[in-house]
Amino acid sequence: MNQRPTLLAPSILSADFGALADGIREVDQAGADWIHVDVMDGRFVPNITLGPAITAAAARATDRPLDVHLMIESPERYLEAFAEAGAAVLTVHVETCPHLHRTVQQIRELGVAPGVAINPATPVDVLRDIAPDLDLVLVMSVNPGFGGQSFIPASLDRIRRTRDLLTAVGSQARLEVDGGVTPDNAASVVAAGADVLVAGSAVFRHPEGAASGVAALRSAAGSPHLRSV
Ligand SMILES: O=C(CO)[C@H](O)[C@H](O)COP(=O)(O)O
Ligand SMILES: [Fe+2]
Repeated sequence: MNQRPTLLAPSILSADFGALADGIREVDQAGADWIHVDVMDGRFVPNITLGPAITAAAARATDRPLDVHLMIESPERYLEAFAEAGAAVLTVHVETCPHLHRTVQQIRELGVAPGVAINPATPVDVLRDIAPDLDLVLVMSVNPGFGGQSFIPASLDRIRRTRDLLTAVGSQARLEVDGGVTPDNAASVVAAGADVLVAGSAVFRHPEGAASGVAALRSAAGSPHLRSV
């Protein structure tokens, strides 16, 4: 069982890009632990979002760690640019990396924490040999590409099996869950073994504002406001 405090990482994918710095400052002040930055290329996923320049702008708005989720083909071409932009965590998808070990090493050599993400249909066991080299594994609980999708129920079992795998190989990597996380399912996601929750629409589309979204998730996840990293 995971004993670490659960971190909350609001995804700016659902923020108002016209007032991005304000949105980031709001969730920062509300107690967000990390800021999750979704990078999409229109190839690996159907949507196109943002690149290093907007990531650097996000970094100027907060001193919270930037958790950069690369949903792009050939991510090794852009690691340096995102490291320079201020990424604290760089997560690549296993489905985009034929030379995953090399890519993870490149991230580490840039002084950034490496993460690896898996899509909902990718077998959890693909993480087994790389997990000891990682600071983060990301289990997608929707098919990547868009915010506002519904949590895929089978993800809970995948989170449990990923937690078991991390324990079995002695990895200290955090287990992040991304996609459709809401106050209704946050406690189950944490109970299954997650220790980082990403949430876009549940935070930035909360009817009473993003700060209320952070508070609702924090309360549902059973994690008091702890600035633990
Ligand atoms: O990586 C992502 C989508 O590919 C996003 O981080 C994720 O979807 C967050 O948005 P929401 O909480 O609205 O599902
Ligand atoms: Fe994401």
